[in-house]
Amino acid sequence: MSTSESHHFPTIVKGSSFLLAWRLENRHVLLIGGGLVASGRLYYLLETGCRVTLISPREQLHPETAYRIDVSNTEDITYLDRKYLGPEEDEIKVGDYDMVLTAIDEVGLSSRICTACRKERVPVNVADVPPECDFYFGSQLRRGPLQIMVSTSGRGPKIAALIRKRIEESLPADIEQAIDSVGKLRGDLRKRAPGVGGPLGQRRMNWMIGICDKWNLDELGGMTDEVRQRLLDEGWDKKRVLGPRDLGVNSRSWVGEWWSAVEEAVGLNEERKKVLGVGLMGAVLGTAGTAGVWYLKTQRR
Ligand SMILES: C[C@@]1(CC(=O)O)c2cc3[nH]c(cc4nc(cc5[nH]c(cc(n2)[C@H]1CCC(=O)O)[C@@](C)(CC(=O)O)[C@@H]5CCC(=O)O)C(CC(=O)O)=C4CCC(=O)O)c(CCC(=O)O)c3CC(=O)O
Ligand SMILES: NC(=O)C1=CN([C@@H]2O[C@H](COP(=O)(O)OP(=O)(O)OC[C@H]3O[C@@H](n4cnc5c(N)ncnc54)[C@H](O)[C@@H]3O)[C@@H](O)[C@H]2O)C=CC1
Repeated sequence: MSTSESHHFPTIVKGSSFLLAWRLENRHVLLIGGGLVASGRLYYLLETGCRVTLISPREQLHPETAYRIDVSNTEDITYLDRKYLGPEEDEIKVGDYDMVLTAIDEVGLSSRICTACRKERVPVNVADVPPECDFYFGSQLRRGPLQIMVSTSGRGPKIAALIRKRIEESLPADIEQAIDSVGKLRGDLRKRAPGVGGPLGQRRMNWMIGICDKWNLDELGGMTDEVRQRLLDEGWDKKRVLGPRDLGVNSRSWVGEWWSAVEEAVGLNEERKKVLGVGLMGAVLGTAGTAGVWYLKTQRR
């Protein structure tokens, strides 16, 4: 294909970060510093199941960092109650780690740590100094298996936090169940049709895509073990992609179904729904009030 035929592909706009979900379980991470910033780093690190070596004098530890050190076992956190001396001077060597983070208030020392890490090709993040970061942190949220991170490419971290909060508010309450349910179904499917790639892999993927398109998040979240089993027995085994209706599963009541149909027909968006809700509430309260006044009047007579 000649390049002139590629005009429909997205244009490259440089300056972005390579967003990943880094699997750090059992990896070794060096965290230098124990203040407020380090306490945030430590929390996210511990959630991955990595092994943290933390160097920072105890007297200036952030209370959360001190707490984590006190309750963790030594596998999760190796704590050294002292100052880090420097890449040449210290017996702790950055090259022995999979990742290095500094959150200290000594710019010169951070800079030396960064240089040593880059020499050893160890990814490093120096809080406060973007040019000395091989990767940035972002504003994160976690709901079980679901993780979302917002990055503004270093432009406005507080804006990232505000956007993350908005996303948090807009997430359906039962998103975790829906994701867990799909995870279980994929696991069961893998047992039934094992192996990597090839025509079977393609069929497996097409089938899963079909399922996710046919079942909404509510329906996925409410899926029982029995329904999952039937999806595989009556669906996968017979080369069919079954939806909730095909299995007689109705997660919504008829009122819910009817309301969805109305929403679709009228084209209700969130804003319109609010206006309609307030209007309906007003009508109900108004009717109740009028009825009350009328009742009181009839009592007086
Ligand atoms: C480049 C980056 C490197 C990195 O640290 O990885 C970086 C750099 C710097 N941050 C600074 C300041 C502040 N950082 C925050 C908050 C957060 N900062 C985070 C990430 C990042 N910060 C990376 C880019 C993220 C992105 O791309 O969007 C978050 C998202 C994640 C986290 O740190 O865990 C977390 C919010 C988490 C949450 O709440 O959800 C606040 C707000 C607050 O504290 O409430 C302020 C004060 C307000 C302000 O200054 O804007 C300064 C000092 C500037 C100065 O001296 O003036 C620098 C250095 C500089 O910019 O030069
Ligand atoms: N990237 C970001 O999001 C932000 C970065 N910062 C910067 O990050 C750095 C840390 O911030 P905070 O945690 O608020 O500071 P802090 O002053 O609360 O903590 C600094 C910690 O580093 C320790 N420390 C100092 N020298 C050390 C050494 N040689 N070895 C080991 N530990 C040492 C101190 O004992 C203390 O525990 C500061 O430079 C700050 O300006 C601050 C706010 C946001």
